[in-house]
Amino acid sequence: MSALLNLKNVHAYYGAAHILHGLNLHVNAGERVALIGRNGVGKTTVVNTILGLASLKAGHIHLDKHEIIKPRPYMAAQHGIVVVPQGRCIIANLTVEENLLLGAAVGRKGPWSVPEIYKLFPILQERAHTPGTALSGGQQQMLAVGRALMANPSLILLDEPTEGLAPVIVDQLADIFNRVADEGTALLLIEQNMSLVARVAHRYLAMAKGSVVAQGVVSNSPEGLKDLESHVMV
Ligand SMILES: Nc1ncnc2c1ncn2[C@@H]1O[C@H](COP(=O)(O)OP(=O)(O)OP(=O)(O)O)[C@@H](O)[C@H]1O
Repeated sequence: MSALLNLKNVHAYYGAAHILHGLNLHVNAGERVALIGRNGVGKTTVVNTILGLASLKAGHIHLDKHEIIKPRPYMAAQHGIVVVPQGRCIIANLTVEENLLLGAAVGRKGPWSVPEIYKLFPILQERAHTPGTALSGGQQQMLAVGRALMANPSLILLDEPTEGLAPVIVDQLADIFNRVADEGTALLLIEQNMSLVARVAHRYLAMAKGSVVAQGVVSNSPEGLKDLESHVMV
């Protein structure tokens, strides 16, 4: 099977700071993969390298079979890979609906449209004409996920989507991620909440010091959770 996303021996930098050290990672169609690791190991830098926001100095990045020599922010979406960024990046002076429509700008055909997003997140319909940043944190995260779906992606990269959210919202988001994955969209979930990882992901990759140092199958058993926790504990 060919991967939707494939990083081979990637070295990436911010200026002179060498952050990713020979990182290997792939996500196949329909897979649910978690990328875990302690703060500062380089998880967000993986996303930033794919988007061209950290500089790729060696190695190879393939997006849906196409090698990307010089990554740029718009390229991933053109290949069906969309990012839900850490901090959500909701545009303050656009309404909820306008934020959603931004996600469709890439023009990919597929099942997701504004009415479908409103079925998934009824609260977004209720607040359709409210400025995006007037929503609560949980609602803004729903908007960020909805905006990503509007691009009709084959893979969504979720960077710490539940950071700072109440447990009840985390539960709702876990259900949504599972529904989206059940419909065939692959997920790469960067997350610090291992019980969420265990509920959503089937495979995990653990990072330390800028590379993947362990990987395995996710198990929701107490032993499985302990194994996951061992990769994020300080
Ligand atoms: N723009 C930047 N310029 C220079 N160094 C940076 C920049 N962004 C991040 N770093 C550094 O790169 C390293 C990896 O950061 P990164 O954000 O990728 O880690 P992370 O695993 O996502 O951590 P967290 O869970 O805290 O988000 C850290 O040492 C961080 O301080």
